[in-house]
Amino acid sequence: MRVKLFAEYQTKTNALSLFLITLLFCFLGSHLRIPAELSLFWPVNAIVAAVIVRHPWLHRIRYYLACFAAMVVNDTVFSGWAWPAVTLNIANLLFIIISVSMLVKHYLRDSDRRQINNALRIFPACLLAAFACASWGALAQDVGFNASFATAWADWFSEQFSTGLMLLPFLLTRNWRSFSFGELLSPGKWVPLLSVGVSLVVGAMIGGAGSLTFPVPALIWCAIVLPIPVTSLAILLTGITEIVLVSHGVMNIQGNDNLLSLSHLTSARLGVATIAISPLIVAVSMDAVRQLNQRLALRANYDFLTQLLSRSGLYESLKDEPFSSQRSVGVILLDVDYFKTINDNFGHDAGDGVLEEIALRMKKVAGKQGRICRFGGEEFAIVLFDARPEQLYQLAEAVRQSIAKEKFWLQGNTVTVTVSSGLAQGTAGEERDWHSVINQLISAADKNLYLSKRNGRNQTSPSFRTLRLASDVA
Ligand SMILES: Nc1nc2c(ncn2[C@@H]2O[C@H](COP(=O)(O)OP(=O)(O)OP(=O)(O)O)[C@@H](O)[C@H]2O)c(=O)[nH]1
Repeated sequence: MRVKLFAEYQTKTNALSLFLITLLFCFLGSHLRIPAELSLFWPVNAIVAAVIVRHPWLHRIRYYLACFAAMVVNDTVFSGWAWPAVTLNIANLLFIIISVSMLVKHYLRDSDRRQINNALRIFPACLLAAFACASWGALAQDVGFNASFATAWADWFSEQFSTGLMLLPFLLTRNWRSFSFGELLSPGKWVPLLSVGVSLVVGAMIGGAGSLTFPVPALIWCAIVLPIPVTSLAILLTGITEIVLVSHGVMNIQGNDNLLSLSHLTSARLGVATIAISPLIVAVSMDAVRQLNQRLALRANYDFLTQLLSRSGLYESLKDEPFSSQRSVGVILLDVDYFKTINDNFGHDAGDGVLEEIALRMKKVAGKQGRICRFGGEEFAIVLFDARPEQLYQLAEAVRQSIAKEKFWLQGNTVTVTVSSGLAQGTAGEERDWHSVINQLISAADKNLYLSKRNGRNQTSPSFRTLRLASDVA
């Protein structure tokens, strides 16, 4: 049984779920504290922000109050803070509210596309949210803990900015359900991931300021060949690993001649945030290119008006058909009779309607047996594999009759529309692919179509008695 944590109209369940999620991640974050009051990672803000962006109806004051209550409870119970628990957590709330407000409008809720429509929006959202959060947090820390404002601000800002930038792309860019882990088994996919690990180890061994950037080429490689969720996960894990390595002194990134006195950790976090951006930009661009290619392929392979295969779509689909020189293949070429007259009498739109209706009737009669394609203008083709000549003829006749039998409704008039067909059947013979076989059959079928037109239209040529296997090819 699946437990649903959030539902649009269940206010109490939503508030309770948010309270518990916030409490859980606050508790985990508190146990990652290295200095007295700041955490090594404070992932709760980015996680809660992602939850709210994914469920936009949670973007309400009452739910923010539930998160705030959880943060205060956590700090009061586990850290023993009283008043600072309230003032410090206003900073966390600021991060969540600002980042959600900047991202929530851009989240696609359509079940297939659950993701942020432009991952690059995450960058300004994290920047502004981290700025506000750091400013309030450093002020509260200055008052409550007598910390230096500048140091506290740099800690808050670098931590929130880097954690947000590492976590939000991972949590918001794609629905994991649409991803298949089997994809990662091919070497072309896992080698880039392995090289991220290797470059991290080499960076830790060599040390120095440049070591943080060692994984960048490998991450960009991931961004080019892997889907966005995997790249975002690789970025997240790389960032976390580097911060942990720096904080434990394994990766020594800073000399003593620094101009600004930033702590190693603050510098590492800023470096990690910068590193996270480049592969993300590549990943988003690659994804856009992939989507565009898919859309272009779809547009090129299907006819917009009839939703049938286009001529190039037919040839593309033949690539999936197992090739054997023994297999027989047949082509039915259909042409609408006197279509120009239909256009002239009823207008071009009515002519389009006739083509759509013809396509529907063809799909109904021949859709399960063959590949139907709009070959061009008012000409259609059906390609049938492994069928006997009489089957090809019967199918052509069934299609012709389905069009001629039932009148078409054109601007208040009932009109009879007919089609003429030409057939050709053959085996591959000397040819090496279906593309050239079908090309030859189409020109043979075209000659037979001409016969149908010449003999009075609304008929199929030749009859199956004269249509012999292979005789029409070449
Ligand atoms: N409405 C519409 N008309 C189209 C489309 N594509 C081609 N046509 C028209 O189809 C007509 C084809 O006319 P012809 O090739 O002269 O043939 P026909 O009038 O069908 O006569 P026969 O084929 O000899 O029976 C032309 O007028 C084209 O403009 C289309 O997508 N929509």
